[in-house]
Amino acid sequence: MEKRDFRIKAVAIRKANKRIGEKHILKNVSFDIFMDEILALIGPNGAGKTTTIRCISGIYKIDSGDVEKNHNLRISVMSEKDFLWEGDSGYKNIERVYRYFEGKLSKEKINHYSEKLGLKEFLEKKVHTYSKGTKRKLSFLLALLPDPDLLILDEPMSGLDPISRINMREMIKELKKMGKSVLITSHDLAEVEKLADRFVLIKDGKILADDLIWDILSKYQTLEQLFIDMVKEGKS
Ligand SMILES: Nc1ncnc2c1ncn2[C@@H]1O[C@H](COP(=O)(O)OP(=O)(O)OP(=O)(O)O)[C@@H](O)[C@H]1O
Repeated sequence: MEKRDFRIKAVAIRKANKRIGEKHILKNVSFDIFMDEILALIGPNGAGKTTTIRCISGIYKIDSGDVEKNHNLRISVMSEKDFLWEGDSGYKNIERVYRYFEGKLSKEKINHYSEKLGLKEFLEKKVHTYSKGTKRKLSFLLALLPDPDLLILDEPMSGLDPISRINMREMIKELKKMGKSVLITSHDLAEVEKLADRFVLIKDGKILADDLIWDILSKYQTLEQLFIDMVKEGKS
């Protein structure tokens, strides 16, 4: 008998194809993102992770296939590059985002998140004076503030020191407990093991694996080992 899955889907991607110019980047990509899960999208450089994210968030239109989103799903994206108003303070950046989403400025929420991220002391300062890691923290905060149902994080921890990573990891896990979905890309597979429930492995625009982390760790010693086997050796 066919096994039925009763989890609620935030997004269902079916046979998605995306070309940019002559290049066929995504090739029949299919996977689901469920509600209240942390899903890691992993793969080598140039595999198609950012392109997939752009197709889900609506920045790119797919050429064929389907990207079906749960009704009224609110998505926030933290890009792999920081798109910040460099000449403004952190607070001013926050104000701009709130205005854009027509949200109410909740000082409590800003204080809570910025304290957890170790960002509070920087918020009065101009963004161009921030370090790389501090800019990542502000980008993360800006993605959180609109209170999305699905938070997409493209390499959120690049440039973060170990303590900041732990803090961000805890915050992401908290979001899951609140019923949010998180899609994260990362090249740090040890971090993915600690954070994610499931992973999808993409190479050359094709999905090679879609599994629960604990399931894979009962077969492979580490996610890195699976990655090497599947990506380098081309096993499946
Ligand atoms: N605007 C574009 N024009 C042409 N090719 C592009 C464009 N954007 C992406 N590509 C190509 O599409 C492929 C997938 O790129 P993408 O950025 O999605 O990979 P990625 O998995 O996110 O890589 P990384 O881990 O290095 O960030 C790459 O070969 C890239 O060169």
